[in-house]
Amino acid sequence: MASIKRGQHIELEIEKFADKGKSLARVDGYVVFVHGAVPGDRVKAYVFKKKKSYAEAKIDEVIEPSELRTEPRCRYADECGGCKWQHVEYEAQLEAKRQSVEETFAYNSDFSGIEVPPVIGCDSPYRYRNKMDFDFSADRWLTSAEIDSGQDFDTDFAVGLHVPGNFFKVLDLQECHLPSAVTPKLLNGIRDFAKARDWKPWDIRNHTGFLRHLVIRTGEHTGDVMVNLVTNGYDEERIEAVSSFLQEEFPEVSTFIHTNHKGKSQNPQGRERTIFGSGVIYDVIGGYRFAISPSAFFQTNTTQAETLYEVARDFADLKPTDRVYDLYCGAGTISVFLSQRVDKVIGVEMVEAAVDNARTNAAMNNIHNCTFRSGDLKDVFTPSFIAEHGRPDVVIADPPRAGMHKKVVQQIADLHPERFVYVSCNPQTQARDLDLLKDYYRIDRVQPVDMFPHTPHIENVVRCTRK
Ligand SMILES: C[S@@+](CC[C@H](N)C(=O)[O-])C[C@H]1O[C@@H](n2cnc3c(N)ncnc32)[C@H](O)[C@@H]1O
Repeated sequence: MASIKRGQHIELEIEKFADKGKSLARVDGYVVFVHGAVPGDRVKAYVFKKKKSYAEAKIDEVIEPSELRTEPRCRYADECGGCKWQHVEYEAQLEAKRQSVEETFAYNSDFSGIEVPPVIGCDSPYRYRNKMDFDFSADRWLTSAEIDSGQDFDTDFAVGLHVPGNFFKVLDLQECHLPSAVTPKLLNGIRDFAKARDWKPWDIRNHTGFLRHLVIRTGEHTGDVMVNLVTNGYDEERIEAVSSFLQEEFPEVSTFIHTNHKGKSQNPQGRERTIFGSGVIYDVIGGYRFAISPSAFFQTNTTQAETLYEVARDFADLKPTDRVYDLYCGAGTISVFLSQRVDKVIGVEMVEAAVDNARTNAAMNNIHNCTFRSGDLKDVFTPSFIAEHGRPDVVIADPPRAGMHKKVVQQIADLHPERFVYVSCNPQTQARDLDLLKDYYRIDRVQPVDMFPHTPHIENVVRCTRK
């Protein structure tokens, strides 16, 4: 093992991208993961973690920059948890994601021959997010530039995003380039409004304060804007004041929601109340209109969601007689998107509110061949469910990052549809689940789609055919 010590400053040549946006260098074969580095960089780095098989380091200085580097657009790019790769050329980000999918599948010898084509990238890799969840905090993180400026800053109020790996401290963001332009304007307006009235932000250590989260959703193709202010308790006077402020200063806000969240968890959920507007916003995918309620899952990149669904639809090789099961269907977007190509679609989803949205969405688009069921997928496929809906010709599954429960994987094996399309935002759990199906299915095609530029995340679609 190389004689690297924690606390040491060392020079490194960066070899390649690694997991979670880090990059990899080697010292006599010993692996060092370097945060913020880019393949081709020569850097001086500080070793802050040392383990038996690897160390982790942070850059002190880029001695020779890689050709893959570019100037980040955002002043917070080096310190914010939102973007890890703004300093990497977009084409290089896409190739890094392609390689990571290929390596994830190649790790399993049964999948070693699988070729992963180039990632389908975004036409515009900024301003693509239709939802941002900002946190209020009584513990502000000052950036290096803020410290170097010598100015005095309020360190007991921040609203923005967490710095990576820090549960308490939040960057007080004045700009953010991932959501639509109205989002940072709203963030700044609401911050100024609340600070002028001395409203206290949430103190995560003592569980005190009023302001907890600010969730802003926008309809990319409709221009709708939803503001959801999450506070500790309901204070009618204050919420009415925010409501008047939004209506006067931000006429683009179409609906304002208040969520009362008194628990200790950082999850912005609780009792929702619509203060003005309809309580939902609308967006359009593939010519279909979808209602989005405050807590419903909706793909965060609307334009690329359409590309993703097109890939899934092509991979499913649909026929007019097909019966399709859309598993983890959320608000029914995939079901509705492919409904006109098939005989019928049965969508299954755990969150009741999302199932209600799915039914509304189908009806709103005059779609009458989709049925939606609520329930945990591991318990849904009872003999009576199969008797009622029939066995599927095609299954499309789009689970959360954790992947599918083993029981669900086994049930897909038992249902044994001719075609199975697996959409995933986590290729590692996707490969794990597909490994359990390898006696039943052959992987035919793989197609990654970039929904999240400037982050290491990737969405991957796999098409499997019955053996
Ligand atoms: C990645 S989202 C996909 C939603 C939808 N396909 C879309 O494109 O908008 C995953 C969905 O799975 C749902 N879900 C998570 N665990 C589940 C379970 N055990 N059973 C059923 N649905 C579940 C979540 O509520 C969420 O709506």
